[in-house]
Amino acid sequence: MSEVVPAETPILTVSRLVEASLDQLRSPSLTDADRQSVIGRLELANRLLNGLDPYLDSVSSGGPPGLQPLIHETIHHDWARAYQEKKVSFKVNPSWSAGAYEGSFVALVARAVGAKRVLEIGMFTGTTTLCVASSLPSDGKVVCLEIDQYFEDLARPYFEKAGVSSKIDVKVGKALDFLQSYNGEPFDLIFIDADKTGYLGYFNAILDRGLLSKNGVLLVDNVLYKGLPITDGLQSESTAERVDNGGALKHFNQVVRQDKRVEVCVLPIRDGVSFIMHK
Ligand SMILES: C[S@@+](CC[C@H](N)C(=O)[O-])C[C@H]1O[C@@H](n2cnc3c(N)ncnc32)[C@H](O)[C@@H]1O
Repeated sequence: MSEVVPAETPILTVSRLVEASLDQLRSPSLTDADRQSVIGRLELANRLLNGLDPYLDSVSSGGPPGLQPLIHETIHHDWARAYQEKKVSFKVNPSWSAGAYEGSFVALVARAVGAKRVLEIGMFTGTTTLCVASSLPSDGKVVCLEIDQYFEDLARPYFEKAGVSSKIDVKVGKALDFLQSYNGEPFDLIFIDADKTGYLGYFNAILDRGLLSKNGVLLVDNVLYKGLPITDGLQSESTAERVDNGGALKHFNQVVRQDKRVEVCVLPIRDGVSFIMHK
């Protein structure tokens, strides 16, 4: 059993505030003053939790020019209509977009490893695609796998306006079909961010078929799936689909941790990002 160095983090601060509040609430002789102190602690905990992501956004670079109009489109697009007209396979939620913060993180990793060939599994409106393409050299390429043509039609004009369209190649179809039949050069960076129950199949296809270059990085999004892998599916507002996805991610994380071919570090970036390399 390996030892863990205790860390002082914002989440631990929240945890202490909540624990102290629970202790007070459990006391059989709760006074008005205790109640006020519980409220004060929980308000502070809430402020920390609600403030964390906006603070991270405010002190991070925020993405290339051309990204904000695409984010605006992603938020305000009439997704209900696209689904009604059967142009997209799933009920879309704008929160699917990894956004400027995480997109910029993926783009920085691309720069750090000197990536020329990047694969994104699950493109959606292409906000991460645009960030990554902007960070690549002129002969770089992002190949995006996306099940619905609709998203490329929507994103392409934004890629054009941002001057990165020629670096983006969208392959429409099931991601696993592409991964199982691709015979080209391996990728320097791969970002898995599609259907959560498909992750293990993508991971195995990538490693079994040598799709990640020797010093390449594999990033996997949503590995902390709304906290469900940590709480074992216990959450007051979870739908059956969410519980399935949480279970799939919990299993995925365990399999990757035990896979002798790779080294992994799970980062608490937004909904959790695994950073994986060959051993
Ligand atoms: C979370 S979104 C991707 C977000 C995007 N990577 C970003 O950073 O903004 C997941 C996308 O995967 C696509 N998708 C789901 N299942 C798929 C499959 N089997 N093959 C290819 N794409 C799929 C969905 O249509 C959706 O657009």
